[in-house]
Amino acid sequence: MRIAVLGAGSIGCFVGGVWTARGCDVTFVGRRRVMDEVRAHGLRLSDYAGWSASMPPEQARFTADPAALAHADVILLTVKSNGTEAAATEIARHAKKEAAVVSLQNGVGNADLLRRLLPGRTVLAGMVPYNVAHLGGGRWHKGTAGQVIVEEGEISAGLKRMAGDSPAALALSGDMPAILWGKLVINLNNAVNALSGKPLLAQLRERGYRRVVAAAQREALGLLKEAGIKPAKVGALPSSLLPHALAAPDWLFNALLLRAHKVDANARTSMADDFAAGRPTEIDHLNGEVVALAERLGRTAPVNRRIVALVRAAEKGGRRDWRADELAKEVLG
Ligand SMILES: NC(=O)C1=CN([C@@H]2O[C@H](COP(=O)(O)OP(=O)(O)OC[C@H]3O[C@@H](n4cnc5c(N)ncnc54)[C@H](OP(=O)(O)O)[C@@H]3O)[C@@H](O)[C@H]2O)C=CC1
Ligand SMILES: CC(C)(CO)C(=O)C(=O)O
Repeated sequence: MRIAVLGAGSIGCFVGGVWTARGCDVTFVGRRRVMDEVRAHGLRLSDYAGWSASMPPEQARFTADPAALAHADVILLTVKSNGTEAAATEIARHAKKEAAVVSLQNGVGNADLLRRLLPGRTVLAGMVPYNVAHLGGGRWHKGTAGQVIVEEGEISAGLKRMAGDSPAALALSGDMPAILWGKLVINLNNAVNALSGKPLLAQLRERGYRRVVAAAQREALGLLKEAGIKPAKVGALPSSLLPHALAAPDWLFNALLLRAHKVDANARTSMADDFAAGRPTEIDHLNGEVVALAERLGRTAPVNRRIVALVRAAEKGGRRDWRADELAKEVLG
């Protein structure tokens, strides 16, 4: 099976890189700056458990030319959600009709959008539960535990066999909407992490930040219940318990829950990466989805709406260094 990673950044270079290290046929399609880095240093991958693999530049086939999609049987789509439409245009233009697309993106709507934009093509939803940090010099590091989950089917079964028990192993699911909503509830931490300006571990250690996330999750869970959507358990705890766990006192949360999740010091959320790179964030596809769900139900989502506003302000140069007490006051009053 020939794989192309479209949008090779943190997730694409890690997942595609691990599969390359296993001898799979992977071509990376991405931006010139990432291509220059990989062509200079190769790929140097590692994870929180001490696993590592290095590939010289000639083993990591990287191009900035989307025409390379023509050879792929499967395209792993790893652009941010804002880039899905443009990526679909490139897939339609260059890829074979039979080439399947697997979305490894956060948010609940990417696979459906791809199905609308690429009629007749097999599109599978996927979900990455772990953090990948780009450390520079061709290094990408998986900083938290977990397995990628992909919609079940013949193609994903083949990918699962190919990925084996590697750090980029796959599990399959027959209920991806529940998985994607379960992940979105967890991703409500992304905005708080980005607004804190702190690494994930340091941010999660402070109850003030966790209270804001817990409030955003409680609001989302209430709306999901009303909409008849049951989010799946994606991390260590069922979605319904997450706000309770996050609101726990520091001594309990830090000693038990944070340690069990194996978050390492390098990890930060993909939204913090967007702030650091000066790019627009995925806020409309995360907290913004909760606001949109509230509107569909004729309700309001004041906590998530406020967080969306703060992220939009930060994207335009506003504050990205909120202290926990300041953020809690600003969002929760
Ligand atoms: N990073 C993480 O730890 C996690 C990320 N995710 C999710 O995974 C998805 C990917 O995130 P991540 O890997 O962090 O993102 P990155 O920004 O690191 O990587 C995406 C790359 O794709 C490039 N790109 C965008 N459009 C195209 C295109 N049409 N052709 C070629 N290259 C393109 C981007 O360039 P440019 O910036 O110039 O647009 C960027 O270099 C997101 O939905 C994210 O939320 C999920 C779990 C964890
Ligand atoms: C893994 C997690 C939840 C946090 O890093 C994430 O999805 C992200 O950064 O977007």
